[in-house]
Amino acid sequence: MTVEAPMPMSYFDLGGQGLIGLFQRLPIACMLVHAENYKVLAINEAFRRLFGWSDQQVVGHPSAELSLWVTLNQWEMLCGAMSCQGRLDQSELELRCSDDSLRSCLIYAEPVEINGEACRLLMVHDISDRVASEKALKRSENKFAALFRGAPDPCMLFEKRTAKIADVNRSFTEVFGYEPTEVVGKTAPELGFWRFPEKREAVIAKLMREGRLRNEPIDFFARDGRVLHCEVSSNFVMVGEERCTLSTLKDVSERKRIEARIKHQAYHDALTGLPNRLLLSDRMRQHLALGERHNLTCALLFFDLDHFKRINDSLGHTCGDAVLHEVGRRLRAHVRKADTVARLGGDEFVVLLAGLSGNAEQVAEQVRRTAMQLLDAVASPVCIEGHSLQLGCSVGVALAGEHGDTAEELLKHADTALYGVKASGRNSIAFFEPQMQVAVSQRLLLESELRRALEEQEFRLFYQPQLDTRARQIIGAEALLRWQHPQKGLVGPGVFMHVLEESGMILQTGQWVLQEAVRFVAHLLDRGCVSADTFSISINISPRQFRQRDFVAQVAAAVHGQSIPPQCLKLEITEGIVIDNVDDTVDKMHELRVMGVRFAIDDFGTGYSSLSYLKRLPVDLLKIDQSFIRDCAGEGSDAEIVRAIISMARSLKLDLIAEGVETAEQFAFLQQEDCHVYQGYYFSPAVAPEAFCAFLGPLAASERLALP
Ligand SMILES: Nc1nc2c(ncn2[C@@H]2O[C@@H]3COP(=O)(O)O[C@H]4[C@@H](O)[C@H](n5cnc6c(=O)[nH]c(N)nc65)O[C@@H]4COP(=O)(O)O[C@H]3[C@H]2O)c(=O)[nH]1
Repeated sequence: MTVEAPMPMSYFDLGGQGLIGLFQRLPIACMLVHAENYKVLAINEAFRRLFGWSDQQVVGHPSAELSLWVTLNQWEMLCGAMSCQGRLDQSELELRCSDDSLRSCLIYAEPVEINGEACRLLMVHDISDRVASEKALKRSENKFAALFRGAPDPCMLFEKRTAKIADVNRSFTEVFGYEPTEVVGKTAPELGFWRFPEKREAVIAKLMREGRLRNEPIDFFARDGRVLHCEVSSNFVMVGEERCTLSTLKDVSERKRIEARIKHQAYHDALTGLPNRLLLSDRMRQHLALGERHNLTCALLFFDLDHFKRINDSLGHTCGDAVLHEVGRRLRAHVRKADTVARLGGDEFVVLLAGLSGNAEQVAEQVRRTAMQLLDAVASPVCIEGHSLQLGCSVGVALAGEHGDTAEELLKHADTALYGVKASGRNSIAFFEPQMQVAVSQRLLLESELRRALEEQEFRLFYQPQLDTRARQIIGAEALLRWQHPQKGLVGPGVFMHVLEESGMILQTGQWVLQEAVRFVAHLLDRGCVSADTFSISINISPRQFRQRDFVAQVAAAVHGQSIPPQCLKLEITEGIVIDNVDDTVDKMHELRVMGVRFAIDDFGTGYSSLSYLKRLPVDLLKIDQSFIRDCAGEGSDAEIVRAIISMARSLKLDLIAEGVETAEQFAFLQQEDCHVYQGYYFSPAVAPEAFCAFLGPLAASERLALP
């Protein structure tokens, strides 16, 4: 660009002093150019300030050559417009400053005549700030739109003015099922998707008051009618010129469902779905507090199914579970809505009767009546898996106020009362009495004494002979547990066996019995008292003991440890063990049978199903239960049962022992029915090992056998 000397100010002089002054003072940047040669005639102060160009750099130069233009096109375009229309309506372009920065400008041009010369007055309006903020706005609008559309949670945009839905995002459509066309332009009430529309006003008031909402729990209906639990966050945004409410509706239904399930699990019994101990205690506390205020009282009924263990053992856990389910259902069906039926575990149910009124006698009578109804409800026969079962139950009752003031106390006392019912025969009701506490204490004392007995090795094994009268021989003995109590003397298993089983101590005790019995056989064999071909020791195996994973290994270790022939050991199991888990039982029995150990089914005939599984089991011997032997010589049906068992054993080629033979009549009957192996007081009770050895003496045996 050739730099020429600036044009003399005479141009303006010609126009008069007032014009130049005005030109220079104009607040808008101006440039005066010649209309023909387009040389710059003058620039004003605002121009210099805006672009930083000096008079020397601009004035006198051909306009086209100014560094002001970012491209040559710009000037050519302006020129073209000016020569066409003689003027230039606003044209928006970017112009360069002396420091190389760019400014967004609107340019206008007006023809002016100065000193008779046609000129163009270019006025430049700086709109850089506006353009920058428009750009920023555009950018943020684009960003907002992108965020809105792509947000993972459902979003809605409402016009604040009209409350109409302006837009919804993709996630909204996915979760709520509405297409944008179905909702845009409608208000929320028109859409009818609030589950509780009456809450809407309060929520809007909160939004107005606080300027925003944060995780407000609101339930909506999806398009298909499903209820969606949402957490709504809202705030105000400007979208273009419009003030809007942006709401994010986070669907927390799944989380709520999981939370509800976890809460339900924490407070309910998994099998029956009834409240558990935790929820029961909570409800009791509530009722006790309410009762005080409204002069009402409540009662706690502790239920325990009689002989449930037998059902579980003989028919299996699935059947046991179904029974528990049915009992829970029946109890629930016979109490009022305000009452609570809870299951504490096992076969223990608790009913909380709430809102009772009247004097102490009236309340007690009311509770007794309800308890009787519940007892009857449980007692009506139930058919499960083809088995018709008659259930019985015992109920212990504690009345609030009279028998305790706290949930814990009432529960404890109802449990104690239940213990009282069980101790005095089952299938009835008992209210708590302070002396019942004594029985409970005794049970606890017995358990701790048994633990001590185990440690102090106070258990003994007694042996009851088993005789074959045809072979005139003692063919075995049943090992029976005794407790040599330091003060009470010899105690039989009837007193403590249930405590050993309930407490789990039977596992340790059972293992001791196994080892001790095997040691005794080894001793007898060593001393030549018995022959391995004809003699075996029977031991009772409890269900818990048999179910142990390593039961087979325990037996093997005992047999090998004493090097006895395995056939000298006979394991007595009950039908209950078998039915509880037939596959596991069959597997274990086979493993032991392969080893040489033999099996007897104890108490045969008393279980729920006797025959169906017998063929699958490697059983050697059936023991006819003593309850059938007791009356077998009489007129009743027991004789028929014994005959049936004998003929069945014969057809299945199983050995047979009649257990509990006490009288000559029983003995005669059995002999007549061709049953020749016996165990019973008629021959001998269980005796200490030394006495048994003496009994084995050939003389003693034959004398005894000669008795009948
Ligand atoms: N009325 C009468 N009873 C007779 C007669 N002959 C034998 N008995 C008794 O009948 C029971 C037979 O044992 P069980 O049926 O296996 O019944 C046993 C068995 O189920 C259990 N038991 C005993 N010892 C053990 C053991 O070491 N382990 C396990 N798991 N249970 C045992 O305790 C139950 C009772 O044992 P005991 O009191 O020793 O009672 C024994 C025995 O003394 C008789 O002629 N008349």
